Amino acid sequence: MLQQKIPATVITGFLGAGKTTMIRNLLQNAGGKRIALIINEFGDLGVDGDVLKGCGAEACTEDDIIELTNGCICCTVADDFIPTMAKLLERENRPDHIVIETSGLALPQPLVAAFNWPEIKTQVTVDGVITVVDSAAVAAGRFADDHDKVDALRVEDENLDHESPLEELFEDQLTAADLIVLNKTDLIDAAGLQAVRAEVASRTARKPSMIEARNGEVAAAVLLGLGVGSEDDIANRKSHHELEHENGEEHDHDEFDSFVVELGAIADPAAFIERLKGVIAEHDVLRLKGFADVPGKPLRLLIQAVGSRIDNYFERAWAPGEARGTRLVVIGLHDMDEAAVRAAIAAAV
Ligand SMILES: Nc1nc2c(ncn2[C@@H]2O[C@H](COP(=O)(O)OP(=O)(O)OP(=O)(O)O)[C@@H](O)[C@H]2O)c(=O)[nH]1
Repeated sequence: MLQQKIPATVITGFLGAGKTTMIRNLLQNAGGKRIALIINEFGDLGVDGDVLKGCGAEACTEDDIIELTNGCICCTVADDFIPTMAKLLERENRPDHIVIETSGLALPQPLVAAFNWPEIKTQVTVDGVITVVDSAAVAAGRFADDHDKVDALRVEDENLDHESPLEELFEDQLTAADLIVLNKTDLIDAAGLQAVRAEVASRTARKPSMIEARNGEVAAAVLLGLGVGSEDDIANRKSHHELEHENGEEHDHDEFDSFVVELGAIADPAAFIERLKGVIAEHDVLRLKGFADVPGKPLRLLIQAVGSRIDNYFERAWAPGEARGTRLVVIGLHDMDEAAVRAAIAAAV
């Protein structure tokens, strides 16, 4: 009997746009579908996996959450993604739907193209590519106004042939989309949102549908029911990188850097977070996330910074055998001064 292809949804979008938040909401409202989740994160600290495993949704048990940690998914497609998919498809109890969260720095194009590999193509189809956009970051000019900075970088490093790494990635992720979710609409007003719509539309020649969301709240039927078969159209969604390097030069993420900071206990989290905001602004940190140990508290404090907006909440109890401590992953452009950022964060405790 011919097996029906399993639909797979690719969820992409820049660092901190709200991908994990949207998926968490999806898992809690999946309407009885069994979902397998493949997640890929930039930086050596599996925060997204922890957040998603912690949500305890029936649609997706811990077993169904697979973390790909050997680098950014677009660069490790052959070594990491294809074997993972093959294993997933060998399972007796196959999922109804596969959801893939790319890292915030991934180009979705190579990932979607991988669905044309023979061993995958016969069994799975890309239901759609969904690109999550941080509307507040767009409104603040995050993807448009760092030309000077990048030009300065280019003077130092002649290999840096890209226009602006943030801007390019933003456009490449939009160009891959079947559906664009303008998220974080709570952070801007109606006029701001109108401007964001216009800017997003101007950044891709394709015209995918756009919807608005707060905290990634979008109906599961919308997210999982696009029915596009995007792998058949991926050649029409070329990234800047593909257009510039048709000769097949390797793509990498040299424009970005990440490292993990380990600290002891944080006695006064409110003061620490206030000081972190200053560090982030001064060093232009793009994303910072992780967990803190607050003495006397049984739960870990989750810290999530996107630019200098920081959310924090007590997330889950320290697991038995888990050493209490503070671990934060820091992501920025490659000229970020790691030693200075480490020192500034340590001084903020
Ligand atoms: N105000 C506001 N905050 C949001 C919204 N959606 C997500 N956030 C917050 O934004 C931060 C980043 O959200 P994530 O869902 O982790 O973003 P992500 O795209 O998965 O991030 P990376 O995996 O690091 O690229 C978290 O602190 C979220 O709580 C929203 O609609 N409004």
